[in-house]
Amino acid sequence: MPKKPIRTIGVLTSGGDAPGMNAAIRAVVRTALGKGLRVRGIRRGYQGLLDEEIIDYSARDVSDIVQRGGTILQTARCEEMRTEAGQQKAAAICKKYGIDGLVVIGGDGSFMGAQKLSHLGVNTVGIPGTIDLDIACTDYTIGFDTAVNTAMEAIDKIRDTSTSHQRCSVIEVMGRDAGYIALWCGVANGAERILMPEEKDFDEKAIIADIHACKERGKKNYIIINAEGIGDSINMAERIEKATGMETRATILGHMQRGGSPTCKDRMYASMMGSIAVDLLVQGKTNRVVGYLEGKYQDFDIDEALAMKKTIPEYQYEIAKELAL
Ligand SMILES: Nc1ncnc2c1ncn2[C@@H]1O[C@H](COP(=O)(O)OP(=O)(O)OP(=O)(O)O)[C@@H](O)[C@H]1O
Ligand SMILES: O=P(O)(O)OC[C@H]1O[C@](O)(CO)[C@@H](O)[C@@H]1O
Ligand SMILES: [Mg+2]
Repeated sequence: MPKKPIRTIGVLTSGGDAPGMNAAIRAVVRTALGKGLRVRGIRRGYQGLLDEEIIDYSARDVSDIVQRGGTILQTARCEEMRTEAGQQKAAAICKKYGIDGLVVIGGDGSFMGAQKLSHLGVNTVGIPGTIDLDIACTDYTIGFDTAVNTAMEAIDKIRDTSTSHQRCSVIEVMGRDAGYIALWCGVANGAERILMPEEKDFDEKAIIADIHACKERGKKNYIIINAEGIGDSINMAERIEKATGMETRATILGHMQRGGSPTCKDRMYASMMGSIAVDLLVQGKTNRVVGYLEGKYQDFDIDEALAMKKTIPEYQYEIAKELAL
């Protein structure tokens, strides 16, 4: 039997918010309306879906948002959605509201929810929206560019005062499971050391020895970019100060990295991905993720996308170390 054409598209944002999510929402809404479809915005991710916080969207409802950080739909982490009962309830609510195509903007966790809904008969397409860049089927995730620029600018400022005082600075950036923000800032800010969750067994004694050596070579400061997944920055700073005699301060950049007006790159990619997601649904596709890989936009089966493994490019890490000499 031929598939029924899509008539109503739902859109939600889920997991940690990311700058550029609004640009993606706007693209979904306007592309769908342009194709004569109805659009329903779902507030607060899967939690809002389960609580039936569902609103109709017109083109004007997404005016003046492309430049704004956060997500106008708001977001949530929803435990109930991880359960089979929650997933069945969510699928039933989609059917109740006539949502036959759903765009999920979020990270890997959010895609697992989308995968479950797809298996329960709701056509779903995921868009990678996470500052963590930790989705294997894409070289780009919405929010990473803004987040890494925000962190870079903050670290430049810390570096100024660190140099003036000839201090060591331990600067903690986001990334519980992924070190991309740490790696990019490490290179862009000229850090002496980058600590990433992918390299859990780093050697603190070697860092301390390196600080001694750097002091002898006349270096005026020592910057350590430490990913949240390693954490413990305040204690680490105390240990380093004690062992090296170099005054050491810790700064945890925290959630400032998730906010702010998206960069041009984030707005552009989010707009493209939002529009492509609607096209895929209209073509009758489901259980897909939009990605940007090898220089072009592509879509992947969610099951395959989730099975793909993303690793920190070794050459990037090696170059980062070389440049820190
Ligand atoms: N295995 C799963 N099955 C169904 N739903 C899931 C599953 N894992 C996660 N989810 C849903 O997706 C939500 C978001 O997931 P998660 O907290 O991992 O964030 P994310 O989408 O990976 O984004 P980020 O890591 O950038 O914050 C969860 O709160 C939950 O509602
Ligand atoms: O504080 P929250 O919102 O629970 O989430 C923090 C996590 O979310 C992320 O910022 C990704 O959105 C991770 O880097 C971080 O570990
Ligand atoms: Mg995630």
